[in-house]
Amino acid sequence: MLKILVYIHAPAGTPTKGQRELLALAGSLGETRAVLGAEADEAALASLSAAGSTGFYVAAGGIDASLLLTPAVSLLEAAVRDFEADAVLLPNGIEGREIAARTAVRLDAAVITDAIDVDTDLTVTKPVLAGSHTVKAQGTRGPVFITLKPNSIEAPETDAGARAAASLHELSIEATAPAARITSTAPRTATGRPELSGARFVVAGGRGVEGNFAPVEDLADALGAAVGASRVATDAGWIEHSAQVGQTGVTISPQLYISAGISGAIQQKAGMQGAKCIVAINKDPDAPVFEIADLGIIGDLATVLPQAAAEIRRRKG
Ligand SMILES: Cc1cc2nc3c(=O)[nH]c(=O)nc-3n(C[C@H](O)[C@H](O)[C@H](O)COP(=O)(O)OP(=O)(O)OC[C@H]3O[C@@H](n4cnc5c(N)ncnc54)[C@H](O)[C@@H]3O)c2cc1C
Repeated sequence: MLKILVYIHAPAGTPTKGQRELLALAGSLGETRAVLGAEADEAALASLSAAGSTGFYVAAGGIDASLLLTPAVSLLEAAVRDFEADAVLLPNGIEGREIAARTAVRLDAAVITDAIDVDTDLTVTKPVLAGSHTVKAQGTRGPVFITLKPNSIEAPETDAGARAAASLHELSIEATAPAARITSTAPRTATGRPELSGARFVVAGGRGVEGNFAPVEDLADALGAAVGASRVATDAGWIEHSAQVGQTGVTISPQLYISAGISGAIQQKAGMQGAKCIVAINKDPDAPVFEIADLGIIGDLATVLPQAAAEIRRRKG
């Protein structure tokens, strides 16, 4: 039976959808243990074991988050050695990919990013070239580190009451002298919206919003969606850079991507082409975005977005 580790960066009382997807995929491949990148309370352990983890790796003495990702890399390295893991699944975000890469270098192992599926022989399926091709890949020397795109796997809701017995393994990690240390942190102002990289629904605006993101944000709130943007919009300072979707921004694969006032340049497509359903609103019928849209609306976003938001609210009652 394969041995699969899942890296959980921030365990919480209820696992996130992304964490449940990682655990569901791992459970379909073999025996699953979770490596915890931060302290977890009893509730978090219960819900993670209900989601499929049969064991946990934690750092003896905890993880010093001011040392950036270095302690997590050391913990994951120690866990891979202890468990003799065949594969490690991590989220496809910035932290997941960095931890995968750094740990794999230490272990002289393979890394495959942007996965959307993994077979029982550890063949990984991933989109490449802005989603225009699908590739199957395998690590040539194990363990293979695989970062999984969100919304790729069906992950059922879990009931923490269904917790199975799970072993707890405390590992000592070496003290490191990092080149950098975090000296202070300030939380971003909470918008109440889902986080862009894992969101099921995304409404994105581009140059066509002409500096006014209010209609985009209003439709996002009506849908419970995250807000995204083209590079033109983020470069203009109309919205924060973290909202940028594309080659030099976030790559996302939501169920629904609503593109408003975005032309659909190749660098924008690179970040959103993996969406299950693309709705494009543009007043230019020849805009390239219509080539990949499932539904195209030729119109002024200032008219279409408020109408859509009003109709969604009416149907929701
Ligand atoms: C190396 C490199 C990396 C890049 N990385 C990225 C990236 O990560 N993400 C990204 O997005 N771009 C990226 N770009 C930029 C990219 O090439 C495009 O310039 C950018 O995506 C265009 O943004 P836009 O569609 O908002 O603007 P435009 O291309 O100017 O398009 C605006 C669109 O809005 C429509 N419009 C205008 N007014 C309205 C209205 N009232 N209602 C409806 N439609 C309207 C217009 O018809 C037009 O189609 C990158 C470029 C380079 C060179």
